[in-house]
Amino acid sequence: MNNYDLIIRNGNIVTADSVVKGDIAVQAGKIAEVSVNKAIEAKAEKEINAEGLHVFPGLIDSHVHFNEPGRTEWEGLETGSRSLAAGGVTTFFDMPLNSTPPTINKENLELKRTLSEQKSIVNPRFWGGLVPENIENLKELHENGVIGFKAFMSPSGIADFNNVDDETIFKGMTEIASLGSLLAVHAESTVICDQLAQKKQSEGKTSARDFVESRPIISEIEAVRRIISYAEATGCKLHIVHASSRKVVEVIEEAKRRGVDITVETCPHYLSLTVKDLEEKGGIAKCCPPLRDEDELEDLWVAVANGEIDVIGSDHSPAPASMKEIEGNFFEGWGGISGAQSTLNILLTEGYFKRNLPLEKIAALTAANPAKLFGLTNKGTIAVDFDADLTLVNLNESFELKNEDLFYRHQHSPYVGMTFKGNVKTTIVNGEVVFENGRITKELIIS
Ligand SMILES: NC(=O)N[C@H]1NC(=O)NC1=O
Ligand SMILES: [Zn+2]
Ligand SMILES: [Zn+2]
Repeated sequence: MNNYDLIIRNGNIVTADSVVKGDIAVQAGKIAEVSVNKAIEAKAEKEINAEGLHVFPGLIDSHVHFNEPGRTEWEGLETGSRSLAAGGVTTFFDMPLNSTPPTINKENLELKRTLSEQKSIVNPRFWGGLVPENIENLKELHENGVIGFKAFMSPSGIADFNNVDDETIFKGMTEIASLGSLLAVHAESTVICDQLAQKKQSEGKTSARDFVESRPIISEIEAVRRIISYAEATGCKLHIVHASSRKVVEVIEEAKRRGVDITVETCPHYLSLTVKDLEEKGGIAKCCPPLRDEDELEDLWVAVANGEIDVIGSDHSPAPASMKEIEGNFFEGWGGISGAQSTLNILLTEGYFKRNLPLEKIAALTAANPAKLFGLTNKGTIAVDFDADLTLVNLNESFELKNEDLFYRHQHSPYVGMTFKGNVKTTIVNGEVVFENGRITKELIIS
């Protein structure tokens, strides 16, 4: 009889295809056996009774900014990865910016990889940057294992990560296409946003609503249309991050129908917060593109339900509380939301419980789709030979999120004060329990 490292018994096993009751056996970090409606007879070193719990494939957050190296006073790989573990996320893709140096060449990538091996308690992967200065470095980044490339069409807010001009877009996308990689894009129009922001500020209009109106949905649409044209001209595979409105998604849908190789992400904040929250909560809820109105939020849920959204990533872009202060002028203060710990909570509470979003869809959006899209062939589902990245959730447990529950370097988030239904109980990374009952259980090599 087999003797496994770990058996998780009697859980409701959630994948993109089904929810079934069964046992999962883990050996050497991999799923060794999945038995549906029948107990695994073997024994294990460690057994977890998952009766009454749901077992999800560990979430893959394809969009976080962990700021290390170089800006660790904002966040770090240790605090960032601990917050992910607490939220049921077992793999992250770190964006190339907000760390210094940014991930725009091989040396900087290696630096980040080394630090992650020492400090992260979940699986790290990395985006490379596309900036006007680094076309010649794209190949080495690709050869050293970046997920893909990320570019900003409008200023990034970070001095050492410049946004791309049309020439860089064309040259970069041509190169990325020839490498067989893909480009993820922050798509807002610099011209539209800059003009509107200048006008607003010169008129002394600096409210939350003014800030939001200075970055309208049409600015996203304009940038998305333009980058789609470049994708069609170069054959480069495209991924649009953080679409804030279904109107943006519709442009992408239309391109998909034409045969353009394009996918789209939205974020939990566009599915759970509105301009009203920005007005009430202040800078803590400031992000770019900005939060939209209630009708846009509801429409975005329709896009999710219809399968028009490919992945949901947190765009965790943290900063110290002092940088989130706006003192009445919403054009000031850092744009970026701390939220990576709450992605599954939001999708369960606002999606599954409030809007009947099937659990299978949540598993698709947070695990199966990103795994497939970004080539993580051993991740994204619960099946034999896949990595044992698993998240155990009690769907019957509710809790109100408090600042002290957060594992971020800075314990603030616009989600604090919200009541969530569905609580992450245990997170398993490569077969190892890293989070259990509110506590991080994995020791670090260096901390
Ligand atoms: N630099 C950075 O993290 N920017 C992010 N913040 C945000 O709100 N949107 C972004 O793209
Ligand atoms: Zn962005
Ligand atoms: Zn981002």
